[in-house]
Amino acid sequence: MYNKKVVVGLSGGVDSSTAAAILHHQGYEVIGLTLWLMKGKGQCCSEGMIDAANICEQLGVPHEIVDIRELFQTNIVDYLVSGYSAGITPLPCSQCNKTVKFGPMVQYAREKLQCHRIATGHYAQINYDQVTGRYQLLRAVDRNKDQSYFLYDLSQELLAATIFPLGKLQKAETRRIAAEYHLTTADKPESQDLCLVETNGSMRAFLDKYLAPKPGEIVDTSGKVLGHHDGVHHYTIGQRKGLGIAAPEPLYVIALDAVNNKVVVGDRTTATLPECTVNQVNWVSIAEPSTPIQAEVQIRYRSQPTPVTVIPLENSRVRLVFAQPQFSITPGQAAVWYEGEKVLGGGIIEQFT
Ligand SMILES: Nc1ncnc2c1ncn2[C@@H]1O[C@H](COP(=O)(O)OP(=O)(O)OP(=O)(O)O)[C@@H](O)[C@H]1O
Repeated sequence: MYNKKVVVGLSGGVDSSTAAAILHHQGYEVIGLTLWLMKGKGQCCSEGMIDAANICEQLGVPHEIVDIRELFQTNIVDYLVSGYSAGITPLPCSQCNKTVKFGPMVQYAREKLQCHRIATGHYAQINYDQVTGRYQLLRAVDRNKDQSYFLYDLSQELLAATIFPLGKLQKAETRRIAAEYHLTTADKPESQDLCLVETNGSMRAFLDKYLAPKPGEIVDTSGKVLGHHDGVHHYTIGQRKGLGIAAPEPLYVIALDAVNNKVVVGDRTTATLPECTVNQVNWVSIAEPSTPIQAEVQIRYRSQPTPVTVIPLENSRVRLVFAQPQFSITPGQAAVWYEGEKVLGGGIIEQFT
């Protein structure tokens, strides 16, 4: 008889398959759950659902499919399209984790399956701190696969309900375990970083399906016209390639002025800033502090953690003051600050005024 029940989010990839197999072999009563996110073929769509069903059949566990395509369209696709057209570079993954994956999965598990735990194949760790009574979010042991940056926005309630069976594993160990259990997904290639974009496609091609070209000027900081663009949504802060401007020094996008339909460029120094403001902050491993704290921040998924002073402001905002000015701070992306392996908090980089 099982005494532990868990709903495992199955995308049809090797990571979630292995997470399910590990829990199954540990004696959990596993229920596989695949969220149907998008129309068409692809990782989280028809192919993924079939692979996930095969894994459940192999493990001899039930498989549920929940159709949340409308929610995904509103919370992710529309959010991306409106963000890009407003001159920001939104980060879909943390938004997706909170509002599309973890929230609906926990709710479905509780209401429909009378189950209070979920698990995913994310590479990150959760630790309950007895002293503060908070659930802490930690980096994965495999630093190369670490996904804690994308999970900073999970609430205490969601962290309390979640298990990450792969948090202590190296990716190579996951593959080895998948092969040991003869999982049908053991040799499946890695999924793409951006699941929305079709194989070999680009963000540009994805956006072009929704946004018409909107030609405008490329200007320098004094307003001098240096060239032309076909829509601010095709650009991101820090971008150097594809500007089509011949200049003695390399030029970078330093601002996207969607209101006036202008792309502003400058040299590397003008694209480097000492501070920025972050909103929609979620404090994870610690409660919101009342005074500034020292931490290390990542302003992009793959950026190096860098020393920062985090100054709490009102209305879930903070000011980040970097020890060293940072290149290409991008409104819409997440800034996530850590103490060692621990995610202290994170939020969305605000547009500069
Ligand atoms: N459509 C989905 N339905 C249910 N759970 C999902 C879905 N997509 C992703 N997940 C869960 O979120 C985890 C992380 O998703 P991500 O897109 O980062 O995939 P991944 O790291 O390549 O993992 P995998 O190899 O399992 O696809 C997955 O391991 C899975 O548990």
